Amino acid sequence: MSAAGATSSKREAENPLPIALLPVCVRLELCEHLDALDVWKQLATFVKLYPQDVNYIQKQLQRGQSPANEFLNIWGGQYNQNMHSLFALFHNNKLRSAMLIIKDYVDVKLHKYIAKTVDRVPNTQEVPNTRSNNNASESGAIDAPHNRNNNLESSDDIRVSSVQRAAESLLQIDYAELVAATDNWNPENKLGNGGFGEVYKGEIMNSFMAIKVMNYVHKHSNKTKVHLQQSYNELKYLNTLRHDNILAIYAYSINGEKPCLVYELMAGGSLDSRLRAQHTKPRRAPLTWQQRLLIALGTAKGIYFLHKARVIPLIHGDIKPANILLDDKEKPKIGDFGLAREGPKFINDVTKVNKVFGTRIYLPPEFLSSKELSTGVDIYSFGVVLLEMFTGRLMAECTHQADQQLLLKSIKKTCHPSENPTRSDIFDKNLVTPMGEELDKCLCAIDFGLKCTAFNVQQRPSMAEVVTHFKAFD
Ligand SMILES: Nc1ncnc2c1ncn2[C@@H]1O[C@H](COP(=O)(O)OP(=O)(O)OP(=O)(O)O)[C@@H](O)[C@H]1O
Repeated sequence: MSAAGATSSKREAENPLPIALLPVCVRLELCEHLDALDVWKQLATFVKLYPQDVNYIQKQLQRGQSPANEFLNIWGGQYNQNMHSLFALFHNNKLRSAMLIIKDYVDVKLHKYIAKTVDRVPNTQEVPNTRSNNNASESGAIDAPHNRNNNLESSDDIRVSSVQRAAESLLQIDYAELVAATDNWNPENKLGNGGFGEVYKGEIMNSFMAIKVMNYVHKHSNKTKVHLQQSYNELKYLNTLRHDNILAIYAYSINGEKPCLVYELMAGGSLDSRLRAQHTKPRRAPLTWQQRLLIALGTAKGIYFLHKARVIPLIHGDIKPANILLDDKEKPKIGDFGLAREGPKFINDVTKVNKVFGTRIYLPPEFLSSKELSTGVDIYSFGVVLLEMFTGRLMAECTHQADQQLLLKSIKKTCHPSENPTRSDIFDKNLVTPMGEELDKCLCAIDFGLKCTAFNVQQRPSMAEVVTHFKAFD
């Protein structure tokens, strides 16, 4: 605890601090965190705010204000609550990170409750180990990170039972039901092909869902172990992470010919396919600037959630347009947690891994050359996605790694205001150049694309900073 915190805690023992006196910088950090988790309604319900107060917060939210800040104004104002009651509220709602943010402003005697609080998102101890090269991508294999906090399960150890354990709280579906749901895997219901199998659309219990069928090769083959490791990761993380911008997993099936995972259906397809809509059949209208701005905001919120919702930041490790799926209203959700892993204990720390993993063009220099893993990896990947989304110049359209590197270099050069002061020619040519307020927002997205892809990890913004700036896109 800081010296300032120690003094204030002593004072607060007898006389808790009113919420309104929380220092502005701490309040900002707290609101950013609560807004990214989108928990204001849950808190308002828990403390039984009057409906007119809830409506007021809702209206302020629609005007672009922070709902968490409005909640603190009301609960700390009309309802006369103090920092101790706020701390207790976070404890009751399992908001451990929020408790940590305000811990210096409550009595030290209350700190023991932080240790007793189970995170809203369970903080699992095991960390996935590896995803070997698959036939489809440039993804490299990884070994265990040198991180003593991580209890690793190597790919040799991974068993069907581990996958089953991770799936315990998920609905188990009969394979026959999936066969019926997809009209016996009718090709017309096929949504796409991945490195490990096909994805089909199917109707289960009156709702359309996406069903991933895993192609088992041989029981003891390396490929099968990689499949299992991937499924284990998907189940372990997607099953425990609940956020508007994270793909939901609903069920699994292991009693049939092939193991299957059932996800929410993302009718808009992958961002990758939507950015290439002009070249695919049937041709689709390109995503508008406003849609791209909202996709940038939603994706940023999802990554922020991964970095901040758990005590140990979770690093996705493979942020790219193919892993950002869009629903029927183009809301983005991050999927494919096959490479996700817990990072260093603290958000700004670094841990070393034995081997590089992920898709090379989306990976930052310190990870590629020194194998330094941090949240900066996802931030860099997100920066590349931003540059692709707004310039329309796509990495997936280059077949060779060297060409991709040249393309990224050229995009960064043409987008940099010092190289190209007018920047009028940088935007995706498939759309009319943005104008007025929209132009400012698109330039802001491009500027963050440049900042996030800074060579030096220290110079990249945090996802909290990105989300704060991108809120204006809504
Ligand atoms: N939940 C979903 N809803 C709708 N379509 C989906 C869904 N999940 C996947 N798809 C479609 O299926 C395709 C294959 O997805 P999958 O996750 O298996 O592979 P991938 O991420 O493209 O490849 P890899 O697994 O090798 O990284 C995607 O490109 C997408 O078009």
